[in-house]
Amino acid sequence: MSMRLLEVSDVKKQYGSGCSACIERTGDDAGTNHCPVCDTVIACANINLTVDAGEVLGIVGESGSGKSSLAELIALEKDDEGEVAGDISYTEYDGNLLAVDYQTRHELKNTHLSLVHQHIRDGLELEFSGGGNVAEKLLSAGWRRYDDVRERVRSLFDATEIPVDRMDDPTHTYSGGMQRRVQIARALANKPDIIILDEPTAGLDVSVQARVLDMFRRIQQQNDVAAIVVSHDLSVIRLLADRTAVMRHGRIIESGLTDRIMEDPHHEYTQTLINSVI
Ligand SMILES: Nc1ncnc2c1ncn2[C@@H]1O[C@H](COP(=O)(O)OP(=O)(O)OP(=O)(O)O)[C@@H](O)[C@H]1O
Repeated sequence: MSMRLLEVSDVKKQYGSGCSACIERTGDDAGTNHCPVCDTVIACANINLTVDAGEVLGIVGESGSGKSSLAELIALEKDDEGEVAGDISYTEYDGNLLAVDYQTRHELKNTHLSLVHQHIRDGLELEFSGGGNVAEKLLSAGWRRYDDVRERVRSLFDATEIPVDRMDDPTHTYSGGMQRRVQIARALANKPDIIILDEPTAGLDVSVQARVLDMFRRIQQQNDVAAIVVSHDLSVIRLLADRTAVMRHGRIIESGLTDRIMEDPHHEYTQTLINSVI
């Protein structure tokens, strides 16, 4: 049996002060994530999911359905915006991830839970070299010897199929596909247990998208690293995810094995999503 890495229980994130009607007046049945009484946005609520070692969980849904808000909570990002409730337990930490202190957050993000941001500018310093962006992650985890850092960066460039001879060039001179690969190399640098990929194909040409996804799938399987892949694009989820959760108006409306969801979607919205890509 696989080892459980992460368990998200009854998690909620809202923008606004909230009122007693928020939960009832938002979600799939209500057809909105916006409370009509107090104007609060319930970005996600009643979220329950698990991730086991080595598996890939897909989170799919239209723009605004709450995917990034959920991904950021799991990746310990952006704790300063919105109000959060619920519990996220992680096998390497004794307590609720939603309540970690600054130091622990930093350590967990460096070595255990790695986010690949949707927007390249959020994840990389474009003025730094590509190698420097990856090395920075190693230095934050305590790597000190120059030769060791260079060697590790070189092997990560190799693994993510970035030309090693571009290692010292500024990242803004890289193509979009190469920048996405640098983000992935950086995310893998300290051998995390879980990588969270937020819209991995955003801003890439279709042919580049396919190559980046293939590369990620190969690396994910070789390293046996678990992943949460967030996308509005069902074909990305179909390619990468073992299990899938479908989000709408801030709620998970359907979840299960990706093959089952593709072949026998239960929720009307999931059926529409699938029909739109066939
Ligand atoms: N800082 C904020 N203040 C107020 N509302 C916000 C804020 N950030 C996000 N929201 C709202 O929360 C809801 C969920 O947003 P989120 O970005 O998580 O959705 P998403 O599914 O990831 O969409 P996208 O794919 O477009 O990023 C949306 O209604 C969004 O407008």
